[in-house]
Amino acid sequence: MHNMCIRPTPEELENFGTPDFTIYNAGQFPCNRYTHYMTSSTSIDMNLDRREMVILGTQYAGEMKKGLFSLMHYLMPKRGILSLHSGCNIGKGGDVALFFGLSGTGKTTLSTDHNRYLIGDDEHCWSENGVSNIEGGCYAKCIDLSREKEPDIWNAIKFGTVLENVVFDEHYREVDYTDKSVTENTRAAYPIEYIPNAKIPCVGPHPKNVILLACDAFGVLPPVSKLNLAQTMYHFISGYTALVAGTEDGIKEPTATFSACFGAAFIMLHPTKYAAMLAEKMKKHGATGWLVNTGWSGGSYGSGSRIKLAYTRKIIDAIHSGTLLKANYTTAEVFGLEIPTEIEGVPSEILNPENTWSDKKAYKDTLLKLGGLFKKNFEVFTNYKIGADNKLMEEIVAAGPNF
Ligand SMILES: Nc1ncnc2c1ncn2[C@@H]1O[C@H](COP(=O)(O)OP(=O)(O)O)[C@@H](O)[C@H]1O
Ligand SMILES: C=C(OP(=O)(O)O)C(=O)O
Repeated sequence: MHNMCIRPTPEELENFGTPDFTIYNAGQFPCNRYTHYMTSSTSIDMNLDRREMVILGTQYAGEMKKGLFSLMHYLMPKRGILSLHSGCNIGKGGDVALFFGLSGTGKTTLSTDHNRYLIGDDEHCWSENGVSNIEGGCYAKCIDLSREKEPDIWNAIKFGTVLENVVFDEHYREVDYTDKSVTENTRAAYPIEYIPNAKIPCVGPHPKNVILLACDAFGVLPPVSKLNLAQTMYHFISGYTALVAGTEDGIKEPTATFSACFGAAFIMLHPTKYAAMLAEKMKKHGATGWLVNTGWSGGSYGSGSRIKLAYTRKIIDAIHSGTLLKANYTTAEVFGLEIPTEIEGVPSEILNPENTWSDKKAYKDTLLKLGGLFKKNFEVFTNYKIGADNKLMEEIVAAGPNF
C-alpha cells in the first residue's frame, strides 16, 4: 500500500494529525462463514460512519486499494467530483486521455506509453480543475510480462517494487513471469515515479479523449469505433467486457459480463448518477468518446485470437494524434458503431470484424447474440432519467443495438 498510495513528504507527515480512514487487514484470518449472509470466508466490510474498513480472509493487496476506491466513489460525487475507474495519460501537447475498462482490458498497459506522460493506471477523479490520480503507484499484472511488449513496466520492476504471487528461483532471485502456479493474477506494485515519464504530481487538464476499453470474447466488436455522446453513455453504463482468466477467481475462459460504469463492484450510487456527471463533463469540455476492443478478432474465443497489442497501440496513437478523428468512417449494423476505414500501422481488413470471420453466418449470429445480451442488460436502466429532462436517456437507449 505504501507503493500504491500518494506518499506524504516528511513535512506533511509532521502535521498529519489523525488518519481520515483506517484499514484493518487481517490477512488470511477468515471471516465467520456462519454469520448471516456470509457466503465466503473472505469479506471486505466498510463503515462509512466510523471511517473503517475490515478485510478478512484474503492476502490480495488489491482489496485495500479497491476498497478505498469504493470510498472515493461515495465521497467524491458529494463534492461534484467524478470518480473514474480509468487509466490516464497526457501527451506532450497537453492532451489528456482516459482509459476506462474492467480488469484485464488494458488500462495499465495502454496508459503506460513511452510517448506520453503517465498520470495513473487505475483510479482517477475529474473535477472542475481537471483530472487527478487517487493513487501514487501502479499495480501492474505481470503474468507473461515481457521486456519487448511492455518495456516500461518491465523496467519499473526493481528494488522497492513489491512483486505479489510470482514464482521465483530463491537462489538466483530470477522471476518466472510465465508461472501461474500460485495464481494468474500476479502483480507488481511500484511507485509511479518508477515509470520514467510519469507526470508528477499526477494531475492534468480536462480530458480530450475518453476511451472505453472492452475485451470482447465474442470477437464481433470492431477494434475501434468513434462514439457520439449518447453511444459513449450507453457503453459506459453497460460496462461490457469478457472477464479473462486473471483477477477474478474461478474464471478459466473468457466470460461475457456487464459491470455498470466499468466498476459495479466499486460504485456506491446509482450508475446513472456517474453517467450524468460524465455526460455533463464530456459535453462541457468537448471530449470525444471511443470504444476500443482489446479482445478477440477473426472469431470468438476458441476460434479467433486476441487482437495484437501492437495494433491496439497503433489505434491508440491515432486517437491521441487526432488523425483518427479525421478518418473516413462506415457505420456497422446492429450496434450502429462508426468504424474507420484506415489506420496507419493496422491492417485495414481487421477494422471491420465481419471481414475477419470466415463463417459469415456465424459472425451475424454472434453479433445478434451479443446485441441481445446488451439489450437485456440495459432493461433495468431505461426508466431512469439523466439530466433535467428525459431527452438524453431516450437518446442513450436509442444508441444501443438496433435489430
Ligand atoms: N490488444 C491488447 N490490448 C491491451 N492489452 C492486451 C492486448 N492483448 C493482450 N493484452 C494483455 O492484456 C492484459 C491487460 O491487462 P492490464 O493492462 O493490466 O488491464 P487493466 O489495467 O485494465 O486491469 C496485459 O497483460 C496485456 O499484455
Ligand atoms: C486491482 C484490480 O484492478 P485491475 O485488475 O484493473 O488492475 C482488481 O480488480 O483487483
